[in-house]
Amino acid sequence: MTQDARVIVALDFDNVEQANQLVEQLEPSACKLKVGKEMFTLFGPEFVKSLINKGFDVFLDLKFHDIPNTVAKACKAAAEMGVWMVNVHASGGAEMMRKAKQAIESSSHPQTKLIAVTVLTSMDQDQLNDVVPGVTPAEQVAKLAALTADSGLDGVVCSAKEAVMLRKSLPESFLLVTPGIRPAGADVGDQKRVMTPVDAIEAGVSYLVMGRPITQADDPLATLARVNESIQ
Ligand SMILES: O=c1ccn([C@@H]2O[C@H](COP(=O)(O)O)[C@@H](O)[C@H]2O)c(=O)[nH]1
Repeated sequence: MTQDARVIVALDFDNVEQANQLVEQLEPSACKLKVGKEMFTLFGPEFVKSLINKGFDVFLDLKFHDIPNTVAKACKAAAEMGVWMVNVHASGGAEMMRKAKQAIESSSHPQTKLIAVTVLTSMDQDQLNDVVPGVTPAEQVAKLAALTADSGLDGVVCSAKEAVMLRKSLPESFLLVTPGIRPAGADVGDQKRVMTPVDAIEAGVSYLVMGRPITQADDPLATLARVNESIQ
């Protein structure tokens, strides 16, 4: 069992009973939890607070992207719910990120971590070309991660494939939070830039985000235990 759990289980359910059935089996020492757009839209702050009250560190993955004033207020509201971590899109720019960080620091829960999404792990070179022509995913991640660090945030969401590159230029304390984690042979689904748990940890990531490989497994608890054991 890890002291600071390195696996963040993505609770992507449309049914709160099903989500709670899984949560009841989990221990805060074995994983953190992530609530994203689907569950937050359906079940709101009460669901998030119920997880915090059970002792879990909760990553509220709402990926805010709007004008600085709006994002700052949303981040402050998230922090005041007591979440461990919240995020924005780095492409919202430096002013948006700085104001969001300041808003969290002025909240009643200033320890909430703020990280920024660089390039979604579901995007490969072809998809990135449609929105930012002429750069590779790695180049775009490097640029947005540098902007995020300069803006005073705690880390980024990126693919584990970019971790070795980012660790060369960013401090060890800068968090690399990586979705697109798949045990060898697992279905990748819509993820494009994927890596196994062991390879990701060896590459220097801080936290592994895993949804379907755990939540859709025949035995989610055993799957999580295997992942934790493999990354000890
Ligand atoms: O770049 C990103 C940012 C966020 N996500 C989120 O992580 C999980 C991944 O779930 P899997 O089932 O393990 O694919 C999901 O909640 C995404 O919204 C991401 O995948 N990539």
